[in-house]
Amino acid sequence: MTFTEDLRRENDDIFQAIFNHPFVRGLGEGELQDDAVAHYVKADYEYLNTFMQLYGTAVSQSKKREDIAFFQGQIAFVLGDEIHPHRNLCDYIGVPYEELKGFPMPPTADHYRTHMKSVATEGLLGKTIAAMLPCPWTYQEIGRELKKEFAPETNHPFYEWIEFYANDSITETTDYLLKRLDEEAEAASLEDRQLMKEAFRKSCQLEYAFWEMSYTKEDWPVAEGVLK
Ligand SMILES: Cc1ncc(C[n+]2csc(CCO)c2C)c(N)n1
Repeated sequence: MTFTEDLRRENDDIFQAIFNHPFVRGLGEGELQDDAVAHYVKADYEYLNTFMQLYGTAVSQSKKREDIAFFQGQIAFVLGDEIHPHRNLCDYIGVPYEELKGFPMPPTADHYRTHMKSVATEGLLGKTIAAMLPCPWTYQEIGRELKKEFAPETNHPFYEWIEFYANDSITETTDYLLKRLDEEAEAASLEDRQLMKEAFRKSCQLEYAFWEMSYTKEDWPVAEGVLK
């Protein structure tokens, strides 16, 4: 069994909990509360900024041109393509995307960003990838699960969202990161492999928590949070 096959098996509890989360079920059923959707998009807009910065960190930790090309390609992908699922959600609630940008992250999203950044500052590409991987991997599986169960047609309110994540480009992203993480884990010490596992599981937990944060509209206890 490969390192990433182990990761998938060891974290199946969280993957299943994500598939069953009411926000994710709502995407499949085509019905979500408008303010929960707005809460998600506001936090996710800032999350994607962090994710692009992490690809930049991954570039700085890369030794191979192929990796540099992949990571910079992913920045372009997030900038140019990840906006489609967000636009789908904005259309559903009838709010222009522009109005949902630039909000402080709620505590859980902020925790997720800080976790990924702190793992990345340890300087080891394998650990950075381990912390980033649950993002595309869980969404790819969510897309596939929802497509299989709900078989949405073009008139489904979240058709574009589901198609986007069930699509081949997310599979390509995930597959590349899986392959690279397996290679980095193979070359890593036992201790670093264990730390990669922990970084991965915490990001899985925070993926679940991000859905929960959106569903419950979690926010800071007193008035507004801060942007950075
Ligand atoms: C909390 C959260 N997790 C995952 C994604 C999905 N996503 C964001 S960037 C990216 C990979 C691009 O290389 C993917 C799949 C999201 N939007 N928000």
